[in-house]
Amino acid sequence: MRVIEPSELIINKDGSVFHLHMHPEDLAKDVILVGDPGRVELVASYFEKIECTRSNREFVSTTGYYKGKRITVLSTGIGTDNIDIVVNELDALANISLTERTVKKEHTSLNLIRIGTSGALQGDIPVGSFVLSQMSIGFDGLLNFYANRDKVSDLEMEKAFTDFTSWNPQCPSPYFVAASPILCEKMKAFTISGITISAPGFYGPQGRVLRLPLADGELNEKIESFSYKGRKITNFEMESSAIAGLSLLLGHQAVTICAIIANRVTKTAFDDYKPSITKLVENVLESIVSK
Ligand SMILES: O=P(O)(O)O[C@H]1O[C@H](CO)[C@@H](O)[C@H]1O
Ligand SMILES: O=c1cc[nH]c(=O)[nH]1
Repeated sequence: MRVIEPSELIINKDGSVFHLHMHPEDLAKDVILVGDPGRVELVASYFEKIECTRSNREFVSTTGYYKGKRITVLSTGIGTDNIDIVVNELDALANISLTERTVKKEHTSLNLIRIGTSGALQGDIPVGSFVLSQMSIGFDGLLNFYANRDKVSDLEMEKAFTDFTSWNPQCPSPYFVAASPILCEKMKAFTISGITISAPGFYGPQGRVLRLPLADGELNEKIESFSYKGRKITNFEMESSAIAGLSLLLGHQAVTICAIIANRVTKTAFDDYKPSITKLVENVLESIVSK
């Protein structure tokens, strides 16, 4: 059996995993992922009992109980590079013995539910709505570094999209990954089902122009008009592709739900999105405990 070397899986002196500073016993099977570390406290404020809080860099976590259900809430910071760290370390906490450095015989599947913020790409998705990423398109390239990427990406949709947009070969090859149907079903009552692009940046990679012109100034219009099997791309954010893709490869259930805080077509935005995120947190917590 392979023993995973100290350089490949770094364990801190206190036995916690390198970036998350969590111990295996800190982790619940239901995990809420949020971008903003400040959102951890918001989610945890609904817990009737708190077990532990850990913190290192942007990775803040609290494990507690909501209506009797054990839940971990963890902040990821921004971007799919952080998601590579978060999902691999969560999987290590669940599926690798940190003391023996071997993969456990029994696999534990986690439920990873991201609560984020996002910009809508269709005029009929208003600011304040909640979009569930039934499919995520990774503009970030992260999954391309892993074996079996083609087994979890929808290659037919990938081809239709890259042909339609005349995809710039200087950009990472996009991947197309689905959320967990079980979690989509649980969250469908309060969400709009959508197709989400995870971009490797907030400005240029999402077609925003401040002072720098874009390599392809028409890409957002192409994205907005692209249609596949009658479905349109709905929104931009920065993490869902890697969460869905790594979860498919590692055997976890994952879904992303975002509060729409800006609409790129109608050019509108919230100046205070906290009430909307608070409502989304309440809806997600309720759907986790519902049968
Ligand atoms: O509000 P969060 O969860 O951070 O999500 C969105 O907001 C950040 C950009 O402002 C990116 O992380 C994007 O995905
Ligand atoms: O437009 C937006 C809004 C929030 N988060 C993003 O990544 N894009």
